[in-house]
Amino acid sequence: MTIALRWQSRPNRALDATQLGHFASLCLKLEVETYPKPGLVSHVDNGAHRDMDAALLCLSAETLMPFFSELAAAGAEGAGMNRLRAIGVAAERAMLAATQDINTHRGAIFGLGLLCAAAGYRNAVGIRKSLGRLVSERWGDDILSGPVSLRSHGAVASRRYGAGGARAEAAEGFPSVYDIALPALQAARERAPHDEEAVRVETCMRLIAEVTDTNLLHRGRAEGLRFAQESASSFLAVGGVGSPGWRRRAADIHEAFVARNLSPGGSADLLAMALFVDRLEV
Ligand SMILES: CC(C)(COP(=O)(O)OP(=O)(O)OC[C@H]1O[C@@H](n2cnc3c(N)ncnc32)[C@H](O)[C@@H]1O)[C@@H](O)C(=O)NCCC(=O)NCCS
Ligand SMILES: Nc1ncnc2c1ncn2[C@@H]1O[C@H](COP(=O)(O)OP(=O)(O)OP(=O)(O)O)[C@@H](O)[C@H]1O
Repeated sequence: MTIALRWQSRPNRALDATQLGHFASLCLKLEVETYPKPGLVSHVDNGAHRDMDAALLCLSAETLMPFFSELAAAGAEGAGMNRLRAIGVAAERAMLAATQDINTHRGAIFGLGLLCAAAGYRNAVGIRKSLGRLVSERWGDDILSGPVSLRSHGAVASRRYGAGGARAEAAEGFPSVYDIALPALQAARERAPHDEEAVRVETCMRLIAEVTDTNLLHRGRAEGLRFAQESASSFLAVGGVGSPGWRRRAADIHEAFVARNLSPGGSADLLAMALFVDRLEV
Protein backbone atom coordinates (compact mmCIF):
# COMPACT_ATOMS: atom_id res chain seq x y z
CA MET A 1 0.00 0.00 0.00
CA THR A 2 1.89 3.07 -1.21
CA ILE A 3 -0.04 5.57 0.88
CA ALA A 4 0.95 3.71 4.06
CA LEU A 5 4.60 3.74 3.06
CA ARG A 6 4.45 7.48 2.46
CA TRP A 7 3.19 8.08 6.00
CA GLN A 8 5.73 5.69 7.44
CA SER A 9 8.63 7.48 5.81
CA ARG A 10 7.78 10.68 7.68
CA PRO A 11 7.19 9.60 11.25
CA ASN A 12 6.42 12.10 14.02
CA ARG A 13 5.61 14.97 11.67
CA ALA A 14 2.85 17.15 13.13
CA LEU A 15 -0.23 16.52 10.98
CA ASP A 16 -2.99 19.11 10.56
CA ALA A 17 -6.63 18.22 11.19
CA THR A 18 -7.31 17.16 7.60
CA GLN A 19 -4.25 14.92 7.55
CA LEU A 20 -5.16 13.42 10.92
CA GLY A 21 -8.56 12.46 9.50
CA HIS A 22 -6.91 10.83 6.48
CA PHE A 23 -4.47 8.98 8.68
CA ALA A 24 -7.15 7.70 11.09
CA SER A 25 -9.14 6.42 8.10
CA LEU A 26 -6.00 4.78 6.69
CA CYS A 27 -5.38 3.00 10.02
CA LEU A 28 -8.89 1.51 9.82
CA LYS A 29 -8.14 0.23 6.31
CA LEU A 30 -4.80 -1.25 7.40
CA GLU A 31 -6.59 -3.08 10.19
CA VAL A 32 -8.97 -4.58 7.59
CA GLU A 33 -6.02 -5.56 5.37
CA THR A 34 -4.68 -7.92 8.00
CA TYR A 35 -5.14 -11.67 7.71
CA PRO A 36 -5.55 -14.02 9.56
CA LYS A 37 -7.27 -12.05 12.33
CA PRO A 38 -9.38 -14.44 14.41
CA GLY A 39 -13.11 -14.13 13.67
CA LEU A 40 -12.73 -10.66 12.16
CA VAL A 41 -13.46 -9.30 8.70
CA SER A 42 -10.45 -8.92 6.38
CA HIS A 43 -9.72 -8.61 2.65
CA VAL A 44 -9.63 -12.44 2.54
CA ASP A 45 -12.98 -13.33 4.16
CA ASN A 46 -15.77 -12.07 6.42
CA GLY A 47 -14.81 -14.06 9.52
CA ALA A 48 -17.75 -14.52 11.89
CA HIS A 49 -19.75 -11.71 10.26
CA ARG A 50 -22.67 -12.30 7.94
CA ASP A 51 -23.59 -8.66 7.51
CA MET A 52 -20.29 -7.04 6.54
CA ASP A 53 -17.20 -7.45 4.38
CA ALA A 54 -13.94 -5.63 3.63
CA ALA A 55 -15.55 -3.37 1.01
CA LEU A 56 -18.17 -2.21 3.50
CA LEU A 57 -15.54 -1.57 6.18
CA CYS A 58 -13.48 0.46 3.67
CA LEU A 59 -16.55 2.46 2.65
CA SER A 60 -17.21 3.09 6.33
CA ALA A 61 -13.58 4.20 6.87
CA GLU A 62 -13.91 6.65 3.94
CA THR A 63 -17.19 8.00 5.29
CA LEU A 64 -15.65 8.62 8.69
CA MET A 65 -12.60 10.53 7.42
CA PRO A 66 -14.11 14.07 7.60
CA PHE A 67 -15.50 13.35 11.07
CA PHE A 68 -12.06 12.36 12.34
CA SER A 69 -10.74 15.65 10.89
CA GLU A 70 -13.55 17.54 12.57
CA LEU A 71 -12.70 15.90 15.89
CA ALA A 72 -9.03 16.87 15.45
CA ALA A 73 -10.04 20.48 14.67
CA ALA A 74 -12.39 20.55 17.65
CA GLY A 75 -9.60 19.24 19.89
CA ALA A 76 -7.33 22.01 18.62
CA GLU A 77 -9.98 24.56 19.57
CA GLY A 78 -10.12 23.24 23.13
CA ALA A 79 -13.49 21.47 22.80
CA GLY A 80 -15.04 19.79 25.82
CA MET A 81 -16.68 16.37 25.85
CA ASN A 82 -20.14 17.60 24.88
CA ARG A 83 -18.89 18.92 21.57
CA LEU A 84 -16.79 15.80 20.87
CA ARG A 85 -19.78 13.63 21.71
CA ALA A 86 -21.99 15.53 19.25
CA ILE A 87 -19.44 14.99 16.46
CA GLY A 88 -19.06 11.31 17.44
CA VAL A 89 -22.84 10.80 17.32
CA ALA A 90 -23.00 12.50 13.88
CA ALA A 91 -20.20 10.18 12.72
CA GLU A 92 -22.13 7.12 13.93
CA ARG A 93 -25.20 8.36 12.07
CA ALA A 94 -23.21 8.88 8.84
CA MET A 95 -21.68 5.39 9.22
CA LEU A 96 -25.12 3.79 9.60
CA ALA A 97 -26.47 5.73 6.61
CA ALA A 98 -23.53 4.61 4.45
CA THR A 99 -23.71 0.96 5.55
CA GLN A 100 -27.50 0.59 5.61
CA ASP A 101 -27.57 0.27 9.38
CA ILE A 102 -24.61 -2.07 9.91
CA ASN A 103 -22.37 -1.29 12.90
CA THR A 104 -19.04 -1.34 11.08
CA HIS A 105 -17.00 1.00 13.29
CA ARG A 106 -18.88 2.16 16.38
CA GLY A 107 -16.09 1.32 18.80
CA ALA A 108 -13.43 2.61 16.43
CA ILE A 109 -15.16 5.99 16.01
CA PHE A 110 -15.07 6.41 19.76
CA GLY A 111 -11.43 5.45 20.39
CA LEU A 112 -9.81 6.83 17.24
CA GLY A 113 -12.04 9.90 17.45
CA LEU A 114 -10.80 10.75 20.93
CA LEU A 115 -7.20 10.17 19.83
CA CYS A 116 -7.73 12.54 16.87
CA ALA A 117 -9.11 15.19 19.23
CA ALA A 118 -6.07 14.74 21.50
CA ALA A 119 -3.69 14.99 18.52
CA GLY A 120 -5.37 18.24 17.41
CA TYR A 121 -5.15 19.63 20.93
CA ARG A 122 -1.51 18.60 21.29
CA ASN A 123 -0.52 20.25 18.01
CA ALA A 124 -2.31 23.47 18.98
CA VAL A 125 -0.81 23.68 22.47
CA GLY A 126 2.60 22.25 21.64
CA ILE A 127 3.06 19.99 24.64
CA ARG A 128 4.90 16.68 24.86
CA LYS A 129 2.41 14.31 26.42
CA SER A 130 1.13 11.04 25.03
CA LEU A 131 -2.24 11.15 23.24
CA GLY A 132 -3.68 8.60 25.68
CA ARG A 133 -2.67 10.67 28.69
CA LEU A 134 -4.25 13.76 27.13
CA VAL A 135 -7.53 11.92 26.51
CA SER A 136 -7.56 10.75 30.11
CA GLU A 137 -6.65 14.15 31.60
CA ARG A 138 -8.92 16.31 29.44
CA TRP A 139 -12.01 14.15 28.95
CA GLY A 140 -11.63 11.08 31.21
CA ASP A 141 -14.11 12.15 33.94
CA ASP A 142 -16.73 13.22 31.41
CA ILE A 143 -16.33 9.96 29.47
CA LEU A 144 -17.13 7.99 32.63
CA SER A 145 -20.02 10.19 33.78
CA GLY A 146 -21.55 10.61 30.30
CA PRO A 147 -24.78 9.05 29.04
CA VAL A 148 -24.87 5.25 28.66
CA SER A 149 -27.42 3.44 26.55
CA LEU A 150 -28.78 0.80 28.93
CA ARG A 151 -29.51 -1.65 26.13
CA SER A 152 -26.11 -1.43 24.39
CA HIS A 153 -24.07 -4.62 24.23
CA GLY A 154 -21.32 -2.91 26.21
CA ALA A 155 -23.69 -1.82 28.97
CA VAL A 156 -25.05 -5.35 29.29
CA ALA A 157 -21.52 -6.82 29.42
CA SER A 158 -20.55 -4.25 32.00
CA ARG A 159 -23.54 -5.12 34.26
CA ARG A 160 -23.14 -8.88 33.82
CA TYR A 161 -19.35 -9.26 33.90
CA GLY A 162 -18.04 -5.98 35.34
CA ALA A 163 -16.14 -5.26 32.09
CA GLY A 164 -15.20 -1.60 31.59
CA GLY A 165 -15.25 -1.80 27.76
CA ALA A 166 -14.48 1.05 25.41
CA ARG A 167 -15.31 3.81 27.90
CA ALA A 168 -12.99 2.61 30.69
CA GLU A 169 -10.23 2.01 28.13
CA ALA A 170 -10.47 5.62 26.92
CA ALA A 171 -10.89 7.15 30.38
CA GLU A 172 -7.73 5.38 31.57
CA GLY A 173 -5.71 6.69 28.61
CA PHE A 174 -5.85 3.52 26.45
CA PRO A 175 -3.63 1.19 28.54
CA SER A 176 -4.26 -1.62 26.05
CA VAL A 177 -2.76 0.51 23.28
CA TYR A 178 0.27 1.74 25.23
CA ASP A 179 1.05 -1.25 27.48
CA ILE A 180 0.00 -4.13 25.21
CA ALA A 181 -0.20 -3.16 21.53
CA LEU A 182 2.74 -0.78 21.13
CA PRO A 183 5.27 -3.12 22.82
CA ALA A 184 3.83 -5.97 20.71
CA LEU A 185 4.25 -3.95 17.50
CA GLN A 186 7.85 -3.21 18.37
CA ALA A 187 8.71 -6.78 19.36
CA ALA A 188 7.05 -8.21 16.24
CA ARG A 189 8.92 -5.80 13.98
CA GLU A 190 12.19 -7.24 15.29
CA ARG A 191 11.07 -10.77 14.43
CA ALA A 192 9.35 -9.97 11.14
CA PRO A 193 11.14 -6.82 9.95
CA HIS A 194 9.91 -6.98 6.35
CA ASP A 195 6.34 -8.05 6.91
CA GLU A 196 4.06 -5.37 8.38
CA GLU A 197 0.99 -7.58 7.92
CA ALA A 198 2.62 -10.25 10.11
CA VAL A 199 3.43 -7.52 12.65
CA ARG A 200 -0.26 -6.52 12.73
CA VAL A 201 -1.38 -10.16 13.11
CA GLU A 202 0.90 -10.66 16.11
CA THR A 203 -0.26 -7.39 17.69
CA CYS A 204 -3.87 -8.39 17.19
CA MET A 205 -3.19 -11.78 18.86
CA ARG A 206 -1.50 -10.07 21.82
CA LEU A 207 -4.52 -7.79 22.24
CA ILE A 208 -6.98 -10.70 22.05
CA ALA A 209 -4.92 -12.60 24.63
CA GLU A 210 -5.05 -9.76 27.16
CA VAL A 211 -8.05 -7.45 26.60
CA THR A 212 -11.49 -7.98 28.14
CA ASP A 213 -13.31 -7.46 24.86
CA THR A 214 -17.01 -6.77 25.35
CA ASN A 215 -17.75 -8.04 21.82
CA LEU A 216 -16.41 -11.46 22.83
CA LEU A 217 -18.47 -11.36 26.04
CA HIS A 218 -21.57 -10.37 24.08
CA ARG A 219 -21.17 -13.12 21.48
CA GLY A 220 -19.60 -15.88 23.57
CA ARG A 221 -20.09 -15.04 27.26
CA ALA A 222 -17.30 -15.73 29.74
CA GLU A 223 -16.44 -19.10 28.05
CA GLY A 224 -16.08 -17.37 24.68
CA LEU A 225 -13.75 -14.75 26.10
CA ARG A 226 -11.69 -17.47 27.82
CA PHE A 227 -11.48 -19.58 24.65
CA ALA A 228 -10.38 -16.53 22.63
CA GLN A 229 -7.75 -15.49 25.16
CA GLU A 230 -6.34 -19.02 25.48
CA SER A 231 -6.21 -19.52 21.69
CA ALA A 232 -4.34 -16.24 21.15
CA SER A 233 -1.99 -16.98 24.07
CA SER A 234 -1.15 -20.41 22.65
CA PHE A 235 -0.30 -18.82 19.28
CA LEU A 236 2.11 -16.45 21.03
CA ALA A 237 3.55 -19.14 23.31
CA VAL A 238 4.91 -21.16 20.37
CA GLY A 239 6.68 -18.14 18.89
CA GLY A 240 3.94 -16.09 17.19
CA VAL A 241 4.86 -14.84 13.73
CA GLY A 242 8.50 -15.67 14.42
CA SER A 243 7.93 -19.41 14.11
CA PRO A 244 7.58 -21.44 10.90
CA GLY A 245 4.01 -22.31 9.94
CA TRP A 246 2.53 -19.33 11.80
CA ARG A 247 0.11 -18.46 8.99
CA ARG A 248 -1.48 -21.91 9.09
CA ARG A 249 -1.74 -21.78 12.91
CA ALA A 250 -3.31 -18.30 12.84
CA ALA A 251 -5.74 -19.38 10.10
CA ASP A 252 -6.78 -22.43 12.20
CA ILE A 253 -7.50 -20.14 15.15
CA HIS A 254 -9.46 -17.85 12.82
CA GLU A 255 -11.59 -20.82 11.70
CA ALA A 256 -12.15 -21.91 15.31
CA PHE A 257 -13.44 -18.41 16.15
CA VAL A 258 -15.75 -18.44 13.13
CA ALA A 259 -17.13 -21.86 14.14
CA ARG A 260 -17.98 -20.39 17.58
CA ASN A 261 -19.29 -17.08 16.16
CA LEU A 262 -16.62 -15.16 18.09
CA SER A 263 -15.36 -11.78 16.88
CA PRO A 264 -12.99 -9.61 18.91
CA GLY A 265 -14.11 -6.21 17.53
CA GLY A 266 -12.58 -4.35 20.48
CA SER A 267 -9.14 -5.80 19.73
CA ALA A 268 -9.57 -4.83 16.05
CA ASP A 269 -10.35 -1.25 17.11
CA LEU A 270 -7.37 -1.20 19.47
CA LEU A 271 -5.09 -2.46 16.66
CA ALA A 272 -6.16 0.48 14.46
CA MET A 273 -5.61 2.88 17.37
CA ALA A 274 -2.15 1.42 17.99
CA LEU A 275 -1.19 1.99 14.34
CA PHE A 276 -2.38 5.60 14.69
CA VAL A 277 -0.49 6.24 17.92
CA ASP A 278 2.62 4.40 16.71
CA ARG A 279 3.21 7.03 14.00
CA LEU A 280 2.24 10.06 16.06
CA GLU A 281 3.84 9.65 19.46
CA VAL A 282 6.76 11.99 20.19
C1 LIG B 1 -18.70 4.14 24.15
C2 LIG B 1 -19.41 3.69 22.90
C3 LIG B 1 -18.41 2.87 22.14
C4 LIG B 1 -20.70 2.93 23.29
O1 LIG B 1 -20.73 1.58 23.06
P1 LIG B 1 -21.15 0.46 24.11
O2 LIG B 1 -21.98 1.00 25.23
O3 LIG B 1 -21.70 -0.68 23.35
O4 LIG B 1 -19.77 0.11 24.75
P2 LIG B 1 -18.68 -1.07 24.54
O5 LIG B 1 -17.74 -0.93 25.64
O6 LIG B 1 -19.27 -2.42 24.36
O7 LIG B 1 -17.97 -0.73 23.20
C5 LIG B 1 -18.51 -0.86 21.92
C6 LIG B 1 -17.40 -1.16 20.96
O8 LIG B 1 -16.10 -0.84 21.47
C7 LIG B 1 -15.17 -1.85 21.15
N1 LIG B 1 -14.64 -2.52 22.39
C8 LIG B 1 -15.06 -3.63 23.01
N2 LIG B 1 -14.32 -3.92 24.10
C9 LIG B 1 -13.39 -2.97 24.14
C10 LIG B 1 -12.30 -2.74 25.03
N3 LIG B 1 -12.03 -3.54 26.09
N4 LIG B 1 -11.54 -1.66 24.79
C11 LIG B 1 -11.79 -0.86 23.75
N5 LIG B 1 -12.79 -1.03 22.87
C12 LIG B 1 -13.58 -2.07 23.07
C13 LIG B 1 -15.92 -2.80 20.25
O9 LIG B 1 -15.79 -2.43 18.91
C14 LIG B 1 -17.34 -2.64 20.67
O10 LIG B 1 -18.27 -2.96 19.65
C15 LIG B 1 -19.74 4.83 21.96
O11 LIG B 1 -20.45 4.35 20.86
C16 LIG B 1 -20.43 6.05 22.54
O12 LIG B 1 -20.75 6.24 23.70
N6 LIG B 1 -20.65 6.95 21.63
C17 LIG B 1 -21.21 8.25 21.90
C18 LIG B 1 -20.42 9.31 21.17
C19 LIG B 1 -19.19 9.75 21.93
O13 LIG B 1 -19.16 9.94 23.14
N7 LIG B 1 -18.11 9.97 21.20
C20 LIG B 1 -16.89 10.50 21.74
C21 LIG B 1 -16.11 11.25 20.73
S1 LIG B 1 -15.76 10.37 19.31
N1 LIG C 1 -12.25 -6.05 10.95
C1 LIG C 1 -13.27 -6.03 11.80
N2 LIG C 1 -14.15 -7.07 11.82
C2 LIG C 1 -15.17 -7.05 12.69
N3 LIG C 1 -15.40 -6.07 13.60
C3 LIG C 1 -14.59 -5.02 13.62
C4 LIG C 1 -13.49 -4.95 12.71
N4 LIG C 1 -12.84 -3.80 12.93
C5 LIG C 1 -13.48 -3.17 13.93
N5 LIG C 1 -14.53 -3.89 14.38
C6 LIG C 1 -15.39 -3.45 15.50
O1 LIG C 1 -16.33 -4.42 15.90
C7 LIG C 1 -17.60 -3.82 16.11
C8 LIG C 1 -18.67 -4.66 15.42
O2 LIG C 1 -18.72 -5.91 15.99
P1 LIG C 1 -20.07 -6.76 16.06
O3 LIG C 1 -20.74 -6.78 14.74
O4 LIG C 1 -19.68 -8.08 16.69
O5 LIG C 1 -20.90 -5.93 17.12
P2 LIG C 1 -22.41 -5.64 17.28
O6 LIG C 1 -22.95 -4.98 16.07
O7 LIG C 1 -22.44 -4.86 18.56
O8 LIG C 1 -23.01 -7.08 17.55
P3 LIG C 1 -23.71 -8.21 16.64
O9 LIG C 1 -23.19 -8.10 15.23
O10 LIG C 1 -23.25 -9.46 17.33
O11 LIG C 1 -25.15 -7.93 16.78
C9 LIG C 1 -17.58 -2.44 15.51
O12 LIG C 1 -18.00 -1.48 16.46
C10 LIG C 1 -16.14 -2.21 15.09
O13 LIG C 1 -15.58 -1.04 15.67
